[in-house]
Amino acid sequence: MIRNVAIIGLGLLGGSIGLAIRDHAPDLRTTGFDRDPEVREAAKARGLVSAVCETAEDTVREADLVILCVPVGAMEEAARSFADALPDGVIVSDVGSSKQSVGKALAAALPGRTIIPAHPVAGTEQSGPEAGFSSLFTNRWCILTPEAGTDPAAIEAVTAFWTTLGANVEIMEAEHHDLVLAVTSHIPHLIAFTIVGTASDLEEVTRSEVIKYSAGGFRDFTRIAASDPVMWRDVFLSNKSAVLEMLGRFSEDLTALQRAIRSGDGDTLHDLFSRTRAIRRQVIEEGQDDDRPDFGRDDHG
Ligand SMILES: NC(=O)c1ccc[n+]([C@@H]2O[C@H](COP(=O)([O-])OP(=O)(O)OC[C@H]3O[C@@H](n4cnc5c(N)ncnc54)[C@H](O)[C@@H]3O)[C@@H](O)[C@H]2O)c1
Ligand SMILES: O=C(O)C(=O)C[C@]1(C(=O)O)C=C[C@@H](O)C=C1
Repeated sequence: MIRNVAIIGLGLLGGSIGLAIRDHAPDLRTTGFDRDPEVREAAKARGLVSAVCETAEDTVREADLVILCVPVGAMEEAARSFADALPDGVIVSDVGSSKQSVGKALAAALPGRTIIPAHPVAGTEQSGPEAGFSSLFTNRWCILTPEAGTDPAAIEAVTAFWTTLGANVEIMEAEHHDLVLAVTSHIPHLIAFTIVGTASDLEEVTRSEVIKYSAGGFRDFTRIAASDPVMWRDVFLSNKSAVLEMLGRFSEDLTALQRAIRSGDGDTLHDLFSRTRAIRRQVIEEGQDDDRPDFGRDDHG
């Protein structure tokens, strides 16, 4: 059913989709567009798609599936840029990290079109057309959040597409997605941005020892904190209510730990650390950890 895939935005996600199609579904034809001419040149040089187009409209004219791979704050404008050139029967999807706001933006820009919002829960701290790689989605979740009443055949086609690229597909409501991802992805990033920022602000006090001795835990935080500023600004602005709700709960837990430390309550600390250690083991056993040999090291990509 899907023969031509149009990719709008040729950075980490768009490029990885193009490369994954080349590896896993070579019969599919891919067209791609990025509003940045330098990105279009790099995409051509790396062969991220079969054809890099000069306009968004030319990119989508023959597509069966259009995938928006731009920051969530740019989704609506990007969708409007090709709306008039969409062929009949096309499915429009995206890869945005928050789903309620993107679903609304796409519905507003493309009335009457079949829209299947999606979020491959796979990425790195890198961005841009040089960052993509074809195995990014292998054994990772891709969450679809179609509105009730969406054509089941279209949902099936998008499910089959992501399965072909190696992902495991789950369908859920956009609101639920945004709450879950606030806890598992958005707040962890916020914590990393905060701790690295705070440590940097304290550099006067620590006399640059922050950087010098950052071989352990802090180094892991700096990888996450190196993530793309535009992407993450847009994630927090678009998933505001879920992030604020979950942050409230997180702050309460942090305050409880603060109290335990102040009062010398070692049992509370030990109980929590035992529970979290068990969760880490479970994550690894269930294969949710990255098994790519170079993943998570700061010299990859
Ligand atoms: N990076 C991750 O780990 C990750 C993982 C899953 C999902 N996502 C989501 O994927 C999307 C893309 O993220 P990325 O990491 O690939 O970012 P990226 O910065 O690597 O690529 C985004 C590209 O979109 C282009 N662009 C911006 N506005 C455009 C427009 N109006 N028309 C055409 N091109 C436009 C930019 O020039 C850029 O090249 C975001 O919505 C992000 O939330 C990211
Ligand atoms: O591993 C990383 O570097 C990521 O940040 C990937 C990650 C995540 O939080 O898991 C980040 C944002 C996405 O929307 C999906 C995946």
